[in-house]
Amino acid sequence: MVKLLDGKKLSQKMNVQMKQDVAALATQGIIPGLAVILVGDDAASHIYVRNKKRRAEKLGIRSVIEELPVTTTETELLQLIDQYNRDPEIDGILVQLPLPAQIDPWHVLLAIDPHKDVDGFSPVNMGKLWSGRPDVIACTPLGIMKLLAANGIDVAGMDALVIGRSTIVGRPMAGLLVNADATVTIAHTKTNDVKAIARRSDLIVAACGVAHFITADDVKPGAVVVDVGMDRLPDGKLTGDVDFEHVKDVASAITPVPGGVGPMTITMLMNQTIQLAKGRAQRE
Ligand SMILES: NC(=O)C1=CN([C@@H]2O[C@H](COP(=O)(O)OP(=O)(O)OC[C@H]3O[C@@H](n4cnc5c(N)ncnc54)[C@H](OP(=O)(O)O)[C@@H]3O)[C@@H](O)[C@H]2O)C=CC1
Ligand SMILES: Nc1nc(=O)c2c([nH]1)NC[C@@H]1CN(c3ccc(C(=O)N[C@@H](CCC(=O)O)C(=O)O)cc3)C=[N+]21
Repeated sequence: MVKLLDGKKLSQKMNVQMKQDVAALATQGIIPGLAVILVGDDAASHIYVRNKKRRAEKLGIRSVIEELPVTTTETELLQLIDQYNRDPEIDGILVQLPLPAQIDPWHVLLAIDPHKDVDGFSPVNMGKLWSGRPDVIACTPLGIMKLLAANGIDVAGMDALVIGRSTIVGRPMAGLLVNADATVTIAHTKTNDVKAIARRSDLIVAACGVAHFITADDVKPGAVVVDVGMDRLPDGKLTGDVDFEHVKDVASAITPVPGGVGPMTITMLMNQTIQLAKGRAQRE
């Protein structure tokens, strides 16, 4: 029987501790503050913003959401980041990726104060991760590691395939897996035969943004399959990078979409905002 890696359930469990942490901070007069900046109209980003807002409200985290037009200039965005860098009531800053073409994401990542980089994307935090000394870690890969651990899956010694090399998912995912003693392959659009690599992998993390890219034929019996994709089918339904209905009969464990990686991403974001607020409490 395949094991369902239920991110919604684990998130609900982790909410209990997070609520206690927020209550403890409140006694010190501190409300965790998160600034979210969304430029343009990326579909996955909009789902994320909506769910984040809901979750922050439930937990008592103050979230400020800036939705900027697709025409926003890089200078305007950098000014806004600077404003939040200096705002003492904001603990975490998250700029949604991807950004419109006129904005260089590298300039944005360099601008965010590493101490407020709740996504762990800034070069300092990414460098710490790849140095084996992680600090703030990208929420999606971190959520995946928690989900695996909570289900008794140890990746040490596994042959792991990460499909995708983005700043948000692929690269930090690979770093975390290496740190946890997996043997990692990172695939991308120039990879020769990603399906052949998939067939010999013990763990597949699919983060390429192609609906149902991984089918049952691509999966070794008993492999663990993690689906990061937030894709749309022609009928508009939300689905992932994995053909769940067929892959579930081959894999030993699998994440559903929705209800798998997505809720865990948000949980990690909330938790890291709380941790950054605890740092503020200690400094005050
Ligand atoms: N559930 C969650 O919490 C989250 C979900 N997402 C979703 O995950 C997916 C990936 O997101 P993100 O990393 O931001 O996406 P990007 O578009 O930034 O990156 C996609 C990566 O996949 C690679 N890729 C694309 N097509 C193929 C292919 N056919 N074979 C091999 N590699 C391929 C690309 O290669 P190359 O570099 O060569 O272009 C690229 O590295 C999206 O569906 C997104 O919506 C994202 C973040 C969080
Ligand atoms: N700087 C930055 N950091 C990110 O982490 C980031 C980003 N930019 N840009 C966009 C992507 C996308 N992303 C999602 C997270 C959760 C859900 C989520 O809540 N998913 C629910 C969907 C349920 C529903 O339909 O509402 C689920 O999978 O169950 C979706 C998408 C984070 N991203």
